[in-house]
Amino acid sequence: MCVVRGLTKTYAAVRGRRGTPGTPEVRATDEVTLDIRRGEIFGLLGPNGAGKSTLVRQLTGLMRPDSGTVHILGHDIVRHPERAARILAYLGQESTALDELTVSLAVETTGRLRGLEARRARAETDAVLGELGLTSLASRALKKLSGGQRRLACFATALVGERPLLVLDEPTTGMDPVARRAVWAAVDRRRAERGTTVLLVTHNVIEAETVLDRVAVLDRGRVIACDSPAGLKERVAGEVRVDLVWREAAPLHVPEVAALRDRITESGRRWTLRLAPEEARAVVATVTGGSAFAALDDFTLATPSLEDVYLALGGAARQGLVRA
Ligand SMILES: Nc1ncnc2c1ncn2[C@@H]1O[C@H](COP(=O)(O)OP(=O)(O)OP(=O)(O)O)[C@@H](O)[C@H]1O
Repeated sequence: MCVVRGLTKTYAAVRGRRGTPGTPEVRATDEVTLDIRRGEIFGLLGPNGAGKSTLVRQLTGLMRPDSGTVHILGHDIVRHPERAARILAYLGQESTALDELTVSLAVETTGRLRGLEARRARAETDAVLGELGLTSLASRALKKLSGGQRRLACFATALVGERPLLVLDEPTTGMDPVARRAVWAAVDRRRAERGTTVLLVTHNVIEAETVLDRVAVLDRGRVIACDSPAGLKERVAGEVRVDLVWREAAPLHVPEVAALRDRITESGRRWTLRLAPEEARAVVATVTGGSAFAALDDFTLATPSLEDVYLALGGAARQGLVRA
């Protein structure tokens, strides 16, 4: 469905002016190669600045790569970027140019721009707004909605006109749980009923884990891993996550606790450790017995989640340990 080969884009260095420092050149995507199958919900994960949006803009024909190719349903998108609009719907991060319109007019206008005749565009608009629970907001201007409501309305514009590929950049940002569910249900329905393919950019790893078929992890412009969530999790299968929440400060007077200090990720009163199962057992024995226990508020042991994989891969990439 979508075949990407060697996609590379470098943003040029900018010289600083009047004492302000310039910016060095950035290779935002670096030889990215991907194959996305029809009907797949494919995720792009990666830290801020990893190159996700730059990659997506090249896939959607909005930005020309320096080198590499993109073929979607057999169309060469680098040579013919104008064809992208017929094949895919893109929900970007930025607010829409349709901000002045009401919700229903924004969706209907998008449908018309995608070639639907007037009656069909109106019917699809009504159906999509109903499906997403937006009917009561239909006559409100987009710019007068809350952030989450506006995001949902923009998502509605992505659905109208039934494009075979949906490219969604952080679609659920700012949405409440009801709206988020409506988004994932709508995505699932289209995949099941029409074989729609979805390329999803996200930071929300926990949410992503439940909807994605495969994930590419991007770091500094490179794909450092590409697999199913389960396949990625196997890479850290030997590890267990231990979360320790202290009542106040950690009891550093206990030598076994103090010894853990350089292996933890700390967030407020919470310590998170990734350990081999036998080490995890020893840590739990230490903190649930003796004087450390009095300082402990809560603890959990868990098998790795996609978030752990993401953190493990990201950390390894930062230390130069992982190469695609
Ligand atoms: N117009 C631009 N000019 C110069 N550098 C840019 C430009 N846009 C992005 N960059 C740089 O390219 C790299 C990739 O940026 P990009 O926006 O693609 O990352 P991202 O993974 O989408 O990040 P985020 O998760 O924060 O949205 C970053 O280092 C960024 O600073």
